[in-house]
Amino acid sequence: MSHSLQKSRQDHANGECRDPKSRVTVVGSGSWGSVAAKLIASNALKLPSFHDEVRMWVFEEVLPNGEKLTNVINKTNENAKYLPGITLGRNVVADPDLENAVKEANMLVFVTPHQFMDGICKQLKGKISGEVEAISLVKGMEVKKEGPCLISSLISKELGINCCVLMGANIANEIAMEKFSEATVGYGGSRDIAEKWVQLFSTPYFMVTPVHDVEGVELCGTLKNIVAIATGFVDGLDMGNNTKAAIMRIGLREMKALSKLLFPSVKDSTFFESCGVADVITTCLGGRNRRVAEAFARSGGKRSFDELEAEMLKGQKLQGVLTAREVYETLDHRGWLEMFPLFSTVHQICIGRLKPDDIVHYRDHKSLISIDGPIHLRKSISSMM
Ligand SMILES: NC(=O)C1=CN([C@@H]2O[C@H](COP(=O)(O)OP(=O)(O)OC[C@H]3O[C@@H](n4cnc5c(N)ncnc54)[C@H](O)[C@@H]3O)[C@@H](O)[C@H]2O)C=CC1
Ligand SMILES: O=C(CO)COP(=O)(O)O
Repeated sequence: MSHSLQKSRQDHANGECRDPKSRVTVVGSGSWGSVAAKLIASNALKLPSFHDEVRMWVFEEVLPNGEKLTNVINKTNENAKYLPGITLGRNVVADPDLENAVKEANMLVFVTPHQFMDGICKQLKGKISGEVEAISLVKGMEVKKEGPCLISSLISKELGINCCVLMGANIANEIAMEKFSEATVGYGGSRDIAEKWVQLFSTPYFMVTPVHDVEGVELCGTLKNIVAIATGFVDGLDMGNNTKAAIMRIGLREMKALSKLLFPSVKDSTFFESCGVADVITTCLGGRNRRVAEAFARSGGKRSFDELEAEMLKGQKLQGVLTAREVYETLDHRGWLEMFPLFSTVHQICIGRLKPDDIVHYRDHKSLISIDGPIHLRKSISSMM
């Protein structure tokens, strides 16, 4: 550890008055988690209001050469498994111990696949104290008995801290190579804290805009993964660009309608931010959900998503298949299935109840005449928009 890093830790340990500098921990170290750590690390070195060191919690695993991933990251400054070939920054310190990784931080960045967030929050419950702020980069949601729960709400409720979100058209590998992109910070409380997150993430190649609509921003990031699965089916069936564009449009419309039904405060303008239409486009063109769904359709639905995910993504995780199931459960529970034909159909294809080409041909006895839905459905959705 460098002298300045040692000194800043010592200052923190000795400090009797409140530390004027913020200390950041990134909880998660997959491909996006590692890129987030790289962005933050470059800014932490430049900005006087942040400590240099950025901790990154790593879900420990042993690599094929027998070395622990954490040791490799700390030795080489690269995440050899999830982001090979990219230097994270000398001030990123990988830590396999979750509680240790967060204990000194007052700014927590959560960025793991959404299915692990419940367990992470349970482990951290009661362990976070003082003035701590959080941000979630996690695209997904939990479905609890009482209904859907956004990951930012899960973090807030379980850990008793405020939580913003950062979503956007952000394919990790492209940002790792410092290609220009935009992102959206969604916030519900104070604008000041949103500005602090914007400052921490922004670089000349990563332009971040704050939006006062935490639920809208998070639901965009969550629901677009279902649309990406649908466009993967279209690609796997070689249906062409017009069909793909139609699916993206219908998907965006269902995203907006469901977001507004769940949270009437969600703003129309949010869907025109990076987290909305731009993320739909990038994920439907170049994301992992699209790619694996294409392979699923090419296999005629014979190979399972689990098998394809393991084979094609090598440890990285899909979010869209789980989210389609979670959304289906929510729609079913509330009697809204007919209002969301695209979301409902994607789940039923994923579980083998329908065939991949039903993404455009699915008709059920009650309602669907085309992918756009019958007139009464079009009316019911347009009345929500
Ligand atoms: N990769 C991308 O391009 C982007 C990803 N996101 C979102 O970021 C979130 C995190 O995704 P990535 O960083 O891409 O991860 P990833 O899919 O690249 O990697 C999977 C991660 O899960 C970890 N993991 C495996 N088992 C675990 C367990 N039991 N408990 C906790 N962690 C475990 C692995 O160690 C690894 O860090 C997701 O919600 C994703 O949708 C958002 C924008 C871009
Ligand atoms: O969220 C993403 C881009 O913004 C990444 O999407 P995938 O998980 O489909 O790769």
